[in-house]
Amino acid sequence: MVSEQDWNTFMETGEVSPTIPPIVVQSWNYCRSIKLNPLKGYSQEVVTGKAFEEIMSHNSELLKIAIPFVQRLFMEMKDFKNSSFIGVLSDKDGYILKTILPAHGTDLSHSLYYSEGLRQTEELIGTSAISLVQKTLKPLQVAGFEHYCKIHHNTSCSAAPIIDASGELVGVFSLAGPKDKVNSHTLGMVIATASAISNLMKADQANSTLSEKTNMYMTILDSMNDGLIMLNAKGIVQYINPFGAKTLHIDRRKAINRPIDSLVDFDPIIMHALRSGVGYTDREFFIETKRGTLDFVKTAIILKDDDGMTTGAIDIFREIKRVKDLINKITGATAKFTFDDILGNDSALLEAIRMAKIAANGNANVLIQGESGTGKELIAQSIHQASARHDGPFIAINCGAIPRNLVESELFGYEGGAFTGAKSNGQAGKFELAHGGTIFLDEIGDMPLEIQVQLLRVLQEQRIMRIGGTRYIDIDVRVLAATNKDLAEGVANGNFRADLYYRLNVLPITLPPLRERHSDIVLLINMLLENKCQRLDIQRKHFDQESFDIMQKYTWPGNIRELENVVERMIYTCPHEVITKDFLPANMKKQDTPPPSWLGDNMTLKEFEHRYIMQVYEQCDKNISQTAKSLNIGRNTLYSKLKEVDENILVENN
Ligand SMILES: Nc1ncnc2c1ncn2[C@@H]1O[C@H](COP(=O)(O)OP(=O)(O)OP(=O)(O)O)[C@@H](O)[C@H]1O
Repeated sequence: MVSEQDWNTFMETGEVSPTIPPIVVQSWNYCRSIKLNPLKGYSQEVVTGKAFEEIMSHNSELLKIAIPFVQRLFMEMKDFKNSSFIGVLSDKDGYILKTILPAHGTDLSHSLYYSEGLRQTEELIGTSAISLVQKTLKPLQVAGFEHYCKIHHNTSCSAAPIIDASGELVGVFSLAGPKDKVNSHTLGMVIATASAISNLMKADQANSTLSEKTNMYMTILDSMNDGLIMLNAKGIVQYINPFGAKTLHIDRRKAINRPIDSLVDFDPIIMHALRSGVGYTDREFFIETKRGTLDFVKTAIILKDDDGMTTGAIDIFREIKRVKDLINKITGATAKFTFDDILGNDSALLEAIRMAKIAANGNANVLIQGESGTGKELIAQSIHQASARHDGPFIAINCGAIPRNLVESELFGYEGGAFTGAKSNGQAGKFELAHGGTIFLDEIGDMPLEIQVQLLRVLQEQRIMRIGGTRYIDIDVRVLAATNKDLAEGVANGNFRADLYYRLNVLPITLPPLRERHSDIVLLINMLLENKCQRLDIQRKHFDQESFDIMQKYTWPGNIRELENVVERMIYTCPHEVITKDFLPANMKKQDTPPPSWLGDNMTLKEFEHRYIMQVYEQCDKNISQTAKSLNIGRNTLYSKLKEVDENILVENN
């Protein structure tokens, strides 16, 4: 116990008796070092009005938990009910937030020293239980003359820190009373109370973190575009998200706590997974219901406890239509060209466009014929875009480019494990993916005969069965076919089925080759130059007249695709604004070489040979070795051939 004498000696001389606890000595020395007046009063440190309201609101969490707890303590515990102690709750900065008086009140003059709004720190009021707890974060008691300021010499105070979930000091709880009433039991009560408040705060913080997280997860689940149901081990619905409820026509509010099989009019597949304890991922299911067939891609997650016992299941399902739309979106199964993209004024082309526009207005099958690169796919895309199906997918498939043994599965799909190499989940075919839209069967002439039979059946019945499947899938698909072969000839020699040919050839469209569209060549070249230079953001280039002439005379076996390539290549390879014939591909220039003047209509082969040999002989300056080399014949052969032309020729030369 520190005596008045101890205090006086320290204040006068700075000396301390060995009986004074070290923490008190440390604090006194500090107060002395900052020149704190031990005789000072209080009034100037009290915060009131708005400033105090702000402090209170900063500490609302602490107050919400601590006040009811401390009040109950004072009401229910005999020791406090009838004591002359007051409870003091202060924040981490030492501001007294709340004082709680015993039921019968107290005449303690010291209650003034614990007024709400007063700040207790070592710098302001010297050594005290509250100020030392702030500093040490440890529970402690300061009694009578241990206080640095005289004003506290009649009081004793026990205080303990209130710590939050992150280990930070949030406040101090203390009991203050007359100095002669102090005992270790009081400190024990204070420690127990502060630690109970700390625990409540931690639990409250954990709860609010948990409920924040739960809210976040619920918002995610509620806003998902996939159906999701959570079941307990007995198949009772614990949660169903709005999308799932809508898809299955379930009233979401009434679904909770009811068995899933009482909510739907079909045998819920998830129950099989729940019973077997085995889940699956992205498996396709066709579920027969009273409202029709539901096509789903489903995932089942089985929930298990630490002992491996099934505790529930999560059922996630997505309509196959959405999956297919997504596939089409990602793989770019959409048409981008329209009739506006088709360039040319050639009468045969305009007739083809006229027929295509008629086709776009109906739903009939169309056969588009034309050489490679004449724009068959361009026409097909334009028909789709101008048709009522333009919002649906446009799926193009090149029948000639798929290995023979895969054509069927590509077109019609397969069920899981239907053949070696098949994926275990099965796969939808192009016809299914094209549902609601258009399928473009390019190179139809290359389709194997056995698949032609199946295609004919699909066209007639508008439904498909996957390889290895047992059920028909209705499809609403418009077929546009194209070929660069003469299909009628294919029918005649047995390579193409006549019945399929007539089914497809309801509306025939024939595209003219570019070599027959002389007037369009210049127009196309100019348009392509314009577009490509613009796209590359370079200065517009031009062909000179000579190269134009060569291009117009060229036969364009690759049609417009070849023309596009040539123009693009010229733009890249010719550094000048005007593109001359030097930059044209060699094969085009060769074709441009004029026929020799000596070439006559009724020439015999012998005459042609003589003329040709003479031409090369002249070009090689009558040099025998060079001429023989150019003609790729031996010197002797050349001699005899030249002699045939003129007996004296060599004499003349030698
Ligand atoms: N009339 C046209 N106007 C503008 N561009 C065209 C025209 N016709 C074809 N094209 C272009 O030529 C290229 C080849 O066209 P497309 O692929 O439609 O030909 P295709 O006849 O289907 O060829 P293939 O038989 O080899 O598949 C494409 O880039 C296309 O945009």
